[in-house]
Amino acid sequence: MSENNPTAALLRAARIVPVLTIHDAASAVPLARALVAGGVRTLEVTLRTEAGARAAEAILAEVPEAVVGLGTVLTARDLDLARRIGATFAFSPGATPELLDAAAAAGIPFVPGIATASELMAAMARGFSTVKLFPAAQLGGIGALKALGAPFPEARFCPTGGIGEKEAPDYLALSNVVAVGGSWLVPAAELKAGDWAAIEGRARRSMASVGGPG
Ligand SMILES: O=C[C@H](O)COP(=O)(O)O
Ligand SMILES: CC(=O)C(=O)O
Repeated sequence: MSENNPTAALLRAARIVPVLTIHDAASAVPLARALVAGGVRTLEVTLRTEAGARAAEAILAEVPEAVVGLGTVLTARDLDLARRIGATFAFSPGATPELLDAAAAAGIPFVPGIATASELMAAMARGFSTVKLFPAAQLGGIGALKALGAPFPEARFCPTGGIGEKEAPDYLALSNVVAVGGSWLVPAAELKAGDWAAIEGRARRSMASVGGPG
């Protein structure tokens, strides 16, 4: 299915979006290179750590093949940070009315998180029809996405939370799922050890299991 919504198109091209929690900004560039080498180019660098924004900036500066977004964007200030560092998109696990208003004005693709039909309606009312279902598996996973698809056929989802290599293909088989997100691509121990070969291998295997990038 082709997309005329640029945010949905960006995610459909990505297929798999690793959710990255980086504690040491020095590991950001080799990590991004390993993921890109494994065919996973679209990266969500979360603001959950002190190093998050610096890590994203380093990847933006040194890994031009990567498509870099900021994640865990919780406030208008976080969104402004994403815009200022030149991130391609921003993700939130949820949304507030203030954040949705700021995002509508910010001019950067923004993917709000939703967990209920009412939250999806609030996002769509402000023009955000591409959303993150979070935490996806805990909310009912594939069954929840099918159920939401009936009243909201125009909504597109990037389910995140509780998804791994084994589940990703089944999620991506749904017509309203444009990409899946998750932390499974970068186990904390491998990141800490700098095991780039293991991270590259898992990225390659995961991408192959979903038929490659969109
Ligand atoms: O904190 C949760 C991550 O954003 C995604 O969830 P996950 O670790 O289950 O993949
Ligand atoms: C989970 C998520 O979407 C985030 O932290 O941005």
